[in-house]
Amino acid sequence: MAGGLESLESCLEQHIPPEDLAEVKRILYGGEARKLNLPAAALSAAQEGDFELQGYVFEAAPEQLRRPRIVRVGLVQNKIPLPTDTAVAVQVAALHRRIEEIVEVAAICGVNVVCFQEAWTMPFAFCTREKLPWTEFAESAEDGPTTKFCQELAKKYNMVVVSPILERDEIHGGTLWNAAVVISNSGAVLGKSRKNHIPRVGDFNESTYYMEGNTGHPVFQTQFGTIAVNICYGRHHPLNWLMFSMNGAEIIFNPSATIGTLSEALWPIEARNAAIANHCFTCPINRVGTEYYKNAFTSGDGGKAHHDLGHFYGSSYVAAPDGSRTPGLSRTQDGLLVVEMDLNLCRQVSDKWNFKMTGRYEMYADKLTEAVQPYFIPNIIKE
Ligand SMILES: NC(=O)NCCC(=O)O
Repeated sequence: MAGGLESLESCLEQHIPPEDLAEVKRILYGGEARKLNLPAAALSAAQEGDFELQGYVFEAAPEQLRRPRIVRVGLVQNKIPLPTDTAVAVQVAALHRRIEEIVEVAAICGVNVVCFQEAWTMPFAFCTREKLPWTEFAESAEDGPTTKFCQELAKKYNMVVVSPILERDEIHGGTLWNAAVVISNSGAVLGKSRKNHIPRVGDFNESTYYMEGNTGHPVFQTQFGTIAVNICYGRHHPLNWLMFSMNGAEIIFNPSATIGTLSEALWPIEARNAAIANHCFTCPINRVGTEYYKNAFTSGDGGKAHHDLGHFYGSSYVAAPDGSRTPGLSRTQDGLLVVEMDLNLCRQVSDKWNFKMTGRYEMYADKLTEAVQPYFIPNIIKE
């Protein structure tokens, strides 16, 4: 399925009567997101570079004892620039160039923390179940070429860089992981967060390639706030979001690769719900476009062999703890979403709704410990 609709928001803008639009947005999005004034140089560079650039602001109420804690995040969604059968090193280099171009614009927009899409240095080839050449895209999280490239960007632009890659862990027998490397604005590698939940749905055959992550729910203290990375399919697991939040994450990125026929109806709900439930900001990012593979593959469902996984629908957005959200980026184009947020909003919403305070976590911890035992007896009351 091709991209079709440019974005849900552009469709609403076009078809909802102007007198109803503000109320529709209030109900659907928690209000009209305030637009961020972006520098003219950034807007023209984005146009020249053929990617969408949007900016929004989330404000918090002024407080007496705390100063505003303003941070700007950048979410990048992009197509693969070259065909999937181009030489591995050439594909990686082209992706580096594309991201460099977009990050340069993010820097002009004053972005403090940038995050790229899941496995951004490669096509999302796990649908094929072929090992070569796809495993050749894997790199060391600590000192692989992509991490070195991101370290240069981080230092040059004083920006924290979240770089989700296919990781090869040489210390543990060359094991592959789906990991996000977090690079401080100083250029130092702060650490990595590995994908906890691996999909076994449709053509997302990722368990053929790498294991369930073993890094838990790390939160990274950066100069701009505490951040965490919940990689793609972890989006469907409320406890995964919860644990990042338990460890103190104020912003949780969700770099993803997902397609319209499978998940597009879930996309606007899950990360937004996580922002509400955990009193934090969430930033889901999806890749965009359709990626074609020379060798056809089947889905194991009796259907015909095919050459693509489906259309990655982009639509990256940011959700705030008060339940409001930005419009999504395009469903069909590369894009950079710049969002300014006051992190004081997290505690302000927590004090208002008290989900953390009323969470009764000790009750659930006890009951979940019972429920995962092999001989657990469910509490069903019968006549
Ligand atoms: N990359 C990935 O985990 N995709 C699975 C599909 C989804 O979570 O929507």
